[in-house]
Amino acid sequence: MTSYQSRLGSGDGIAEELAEGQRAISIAEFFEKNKHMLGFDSGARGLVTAVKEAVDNSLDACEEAGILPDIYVELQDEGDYYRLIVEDNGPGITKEQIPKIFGKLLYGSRFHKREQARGQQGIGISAAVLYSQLTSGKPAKVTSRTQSRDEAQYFEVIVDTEENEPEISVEETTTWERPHGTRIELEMEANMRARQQLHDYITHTAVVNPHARIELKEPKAEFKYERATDQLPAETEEIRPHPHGVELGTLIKMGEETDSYSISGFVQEEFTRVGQKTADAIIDSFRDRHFGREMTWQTPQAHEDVAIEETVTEAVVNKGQEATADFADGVADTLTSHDRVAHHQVLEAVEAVGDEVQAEYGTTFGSTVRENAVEAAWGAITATRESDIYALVDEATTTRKDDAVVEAITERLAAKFEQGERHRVTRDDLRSFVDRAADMTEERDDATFGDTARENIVDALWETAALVPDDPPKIHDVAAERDTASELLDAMRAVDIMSPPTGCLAPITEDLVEKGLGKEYDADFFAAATRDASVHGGDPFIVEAGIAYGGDVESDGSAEVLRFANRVPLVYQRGACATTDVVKNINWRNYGLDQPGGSGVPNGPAVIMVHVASTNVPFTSESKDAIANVPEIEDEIELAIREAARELKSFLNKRRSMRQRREKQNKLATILPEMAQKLSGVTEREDLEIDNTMARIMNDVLVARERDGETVRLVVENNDDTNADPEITEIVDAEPAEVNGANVVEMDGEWFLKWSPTVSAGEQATLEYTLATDADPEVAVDGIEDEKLTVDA
Ligand SMILES: Nc1ncnc2c1ncn2[C@@H]1O[C@H](COP(=O)(O)OP(=O)(O)OP(=O)(O)O)[C@@H](O)[C@H]1O
Repeated sequence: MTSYQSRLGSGDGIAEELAEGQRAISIAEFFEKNKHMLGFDSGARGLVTAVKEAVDNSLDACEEAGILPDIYVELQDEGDYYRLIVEDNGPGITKEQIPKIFGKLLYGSRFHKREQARGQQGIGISAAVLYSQLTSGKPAKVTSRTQSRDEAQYFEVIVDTEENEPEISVEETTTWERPHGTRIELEMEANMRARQQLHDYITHTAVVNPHARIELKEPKAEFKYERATDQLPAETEEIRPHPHGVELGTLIKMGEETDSYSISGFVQEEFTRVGQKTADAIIDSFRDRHFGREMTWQTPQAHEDVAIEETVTEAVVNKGQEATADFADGVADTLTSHDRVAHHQVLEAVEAVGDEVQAEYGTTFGSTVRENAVEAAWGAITATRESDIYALVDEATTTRKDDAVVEAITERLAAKFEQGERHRVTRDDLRSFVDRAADMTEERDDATFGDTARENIVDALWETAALVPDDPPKIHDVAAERDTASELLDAMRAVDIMSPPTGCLAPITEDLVEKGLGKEYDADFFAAATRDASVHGGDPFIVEAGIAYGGDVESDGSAEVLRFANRVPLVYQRGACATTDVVKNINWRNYGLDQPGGSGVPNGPAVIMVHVASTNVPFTSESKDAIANVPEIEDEIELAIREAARELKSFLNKRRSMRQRREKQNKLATILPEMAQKLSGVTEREDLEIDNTMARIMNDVLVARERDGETVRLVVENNDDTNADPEITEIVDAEPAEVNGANVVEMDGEWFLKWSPTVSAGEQATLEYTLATDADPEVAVDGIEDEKLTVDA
């Protein structure tokens, strides 16, 4: 119990006392308490985060301006402090913007944009400035030059931590050798204990940004990553929000601010993927929630239609016999032409027939008469609702339900639709009617109604109910009523809507994922997969995966998992990330990797990379270290990894069978000559010719050259059980003749004769040409793995 609670009721003044303790929280205090959330929880980490924020911004800015990024990062050891310098060749920042960008938290250009970018929140760089100023007391030194200006701007900025406004201590024009770009210099209390993470961040940034040139210089190391491509990431377009991805507060705000008048106009104007048809479906779905539907009941059949006619006749007074009869007959006819009718259809029928009869007989059928007629006709129709409900319930429940039980619940349900009411219900109303009737029946009649039975009854009743014709409210009225806005939001979510367009995303693409990995890892094998776009909470996303295997990749311990979001490497919180979870849950043994215990990160010389690109990456916190466990994203991560892993599996299988083959071949190579020798010893014949026997035993493709005077023959013998398509090139140092279909190219006194025969399993092909006898040919064979090829030439 707090001291306030213990004194509650002991007099007034507590609120006043509490109020004394209330005060605005300064940015500095907030930052101090929450710096872990922003990635500045220690000197080691703070340095990595500051580099990351500055470099991410530089890459974003360059790409937005269509400039191939050239980024320089330097860390200088200043004793207790480190000086961080990050320079880019981006578009630069205007003089007016510099102070706000660096000296004001929550100021940025991307928060409201639905477009793939590294930065999202407008916190990053100003938080780094604040961290630097709180730990070193020094301002941020910013130099920036825009493309159109000859001179650069130089600012020294700090964040006014009470007001969250920039405070400028120096502002001047300066010269700078870069034609355009931005340079930021921050001093901070820091250490290099996270050197590895810093290197990882820079290296991995280079892997997924093969279009960038990045240089890092720190007290103990210096490295440079050159571009692997001049191709900038595909340009992205901003998109409007998707109806499945907005929250209620946002919808209300959009509804208040829109220039549209109707719901239909609003959803088509303000959201992506909504045309007239989808807008209509949203409105129908909204109507169901806002107005409910009207129950329909079976109309009395032809032989019973007297009932409607009679009651309507009785309800009409003083209108003349003939006009009354025509009116009653007309209403009955209209209604019985439908199998089932709802209240609004009775209204419409009475209105239409009333107008007709009125015109024909010159007798006024005023509103009272019409109301009475509606009431009478509706009474006749609803009189039979119990048998109607019985049929629906009977159909919707299993045959095991006792007839008496169906009757009991029917009676209770029918009682919910009172005589004289227009029977408008929402689906939720129906569900509670059914629940109450079912509960009572369970209690009183010893029956059971499980959830499925209840839902089936609700479905059966709801499906027979009719949409109401009422006009939906205008969008400003919807926005003004929280409950109504919530009905619209539910309606939008319930309608199937095409996924958002993906022009707002720029995946790395399979080719560049492999190139990027190849830049950093000298592996034997690379595979990559880029999935098609999917959606989570209305935001489109694309997952890519890459695998590098073998070669110089570290083989001790577990594989390296590289995680990326919007081309930014995630270096912290590995264990809390959806990517790691998915990697651990895959059965890697299926793909030929060692996985002790059958789960967890596999062992061996492998690098597994996963990139999630989205207009809104769901991070677990503001420091953007780990991706949250969103099922749609996890599914796509798994599919992307499996796609790349399948390629790895076939590579490993092939490699294994090649290895076995080599071992067999090596054994044969020692045994065969010994056997041949023994055999010729026993048979006393001359030595056996075993040169090409190995190729036959090993089912190899054998290429052997025979020379007969000037005729040269290359015999290609396919001992395998599948077709072979070798590319055979003879390189000769004299001009060949009668080349028989070979493609001949001469280069610096050498002739290249090329054939591409297809040799069926068990068959052979002969390639023939003529050549001076003293010339010396050399053969090269492509298209057959070394292990499967024997060349005897
Ligand atoms: N090097 C730069 N060149 C050009 N513009 C920049 C540069 N650095 C920052 N900006 C601009 O400053 C804005 C604020 O940057 P900041 O790092 O605070 O937030 P952000 O990158 O938008 O989001 P996040 O908080 O997620 O990093 C950016 O949105 C961008 O418009």
